[in-house]
Amino acid sequence: MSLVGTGVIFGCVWAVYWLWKVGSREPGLPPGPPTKPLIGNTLDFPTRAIYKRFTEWANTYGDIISLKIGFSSVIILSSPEMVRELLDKRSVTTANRPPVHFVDLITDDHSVGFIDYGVRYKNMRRALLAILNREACVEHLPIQQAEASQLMYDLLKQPEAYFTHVERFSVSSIFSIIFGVRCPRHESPLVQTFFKLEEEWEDLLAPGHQPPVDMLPFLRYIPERWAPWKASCESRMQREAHNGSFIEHLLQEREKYGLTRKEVAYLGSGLIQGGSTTTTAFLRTLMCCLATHGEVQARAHDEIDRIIGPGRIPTIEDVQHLPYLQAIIKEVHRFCPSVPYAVPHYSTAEETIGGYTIPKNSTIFMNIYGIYHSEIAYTQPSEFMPERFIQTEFGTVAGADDSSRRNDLHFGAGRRICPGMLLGNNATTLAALNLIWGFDFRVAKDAQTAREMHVDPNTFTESFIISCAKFPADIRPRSEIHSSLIRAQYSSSRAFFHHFEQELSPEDKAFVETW
Ligand code: HEM
Repeated sequence: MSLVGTGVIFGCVWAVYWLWKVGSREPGLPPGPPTKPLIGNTLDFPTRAIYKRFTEWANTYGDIISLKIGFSSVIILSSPEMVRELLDKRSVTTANRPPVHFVDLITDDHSVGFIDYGVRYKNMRRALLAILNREACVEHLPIQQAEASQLMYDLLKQPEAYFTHVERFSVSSIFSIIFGVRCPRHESPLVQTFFKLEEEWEDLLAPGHQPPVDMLPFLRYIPERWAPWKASCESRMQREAHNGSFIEHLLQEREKYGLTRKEVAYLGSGLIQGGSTTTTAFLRTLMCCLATHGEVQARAHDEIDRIIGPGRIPTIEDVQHLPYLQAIIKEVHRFCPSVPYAVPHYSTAEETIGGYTIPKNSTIFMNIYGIYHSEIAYTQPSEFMPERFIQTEFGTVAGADDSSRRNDLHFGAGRRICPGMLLGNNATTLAALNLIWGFDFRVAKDAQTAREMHVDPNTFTESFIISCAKFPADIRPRSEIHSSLIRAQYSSSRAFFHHFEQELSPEDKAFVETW
């Protein structure tokens, strides 16, 4: 055989071998579901309820698993130890975000939640912490308290619209804090525009819902007619989806923070996005869990009645005296963590952990849902049982190794941990406290059988942010004394709200006059 012929055969064998290797798990990677040549685990990647599949895989393959998506490695961490080792301790090399090209297209690479961990990110983070640090969050409390008073008032007047009242509460609180404009009703143009965009955005964010442009980078070069998602991203850019409004403090100080005007505007929208859907999800889950767990609600009412009573609206200072309420809040985060697999991190250097090699450029998911639903760490993890947090600090079984556990794992890890943690905690705690103080949550009765309808609190929504699904609710004030206090409190909040109502639409202005 000629030299050329030998070369061709050798080349073919090598090409077949190389193609066969693409998609297979390299030695040293953590275990995971079997791969297929070329595509690896691409077809295994779920399109809905991703956190459930991650958790099934964790039960089969362990606390750290890997997937192969084309050439890339995906790592899924399902224990506090693994999170601590890889995301907390080695946060310098695991603080990046995976390339998500459609996000770059939509935001012109300005989204604080998705930009690379570099100088621009650090400037943004420094600016964020200036308005989200402990002292600043204390200053935001009057807004949150006033908005919580409208939340109670809304529920009093229109209990059947509970699902949207909590959304209004969350958006209005955060808009007031960030942009100085509030949203007095769910139909406010600001709320409607925001949620329309947010819905589309979240749909795009759920892995599997988007085309695999990021996992298989060559797809970026597919001609336009075969890639309608690219066109839709570009149309978002043209629509100027983010309103470009300003954050007064940041605009004044932007040179100190090294930010451009555009970065300030995007920071504002990043905060609204990060803060509103998560708080809404928490409150929806809380209401469903209270309605379906009468004994939990009765115990919480009993505690609140003993410590506060019906004669005054509670404030955040009361929470330290309410251990059962604190346990309920922790259990809501555990039972249905709003961001079940966090926002993926991305490694910028090879790391070794538990004897495995994590290659540079790996996408790393923190399986928060899986960690909080471990059969080993928790008794009956799928049950809503706040008592577990009375029995042990982390709600885990007696004798569990909690040395790596934190009660704020649902806020993420490492250098990308949620910067809005304190503000978010204040919003959820204040709202939970006020709602439980003032109302009785039940599942509505069937008109024909007069029996409570069946509601399974384990039925969660399935997007990037999750909560208990909407349920037929019967929400009533606990007494006439509670009702009149709620009305009085809302009335006295009106003067405070006025500062944030200067730029309302005529329809919103008319609404606040009559509501
Ligand atoms: C119950 C409330 C909240 C929960 C459960 C929550 C959860 C999370 C999680 C899991 C992450 C990803 C962290 C990681 O990558 O490791 C995150 C990121 C983020 N959150 Fe929150 N969050 C909440 C409230 C808020 C609030 C109130 C704000 C703003 C005011 C906010 C702003 C952000 C931002 C900007 C990021 C991106 C950070 C980055 O990429 O560096 N969040 N959040």
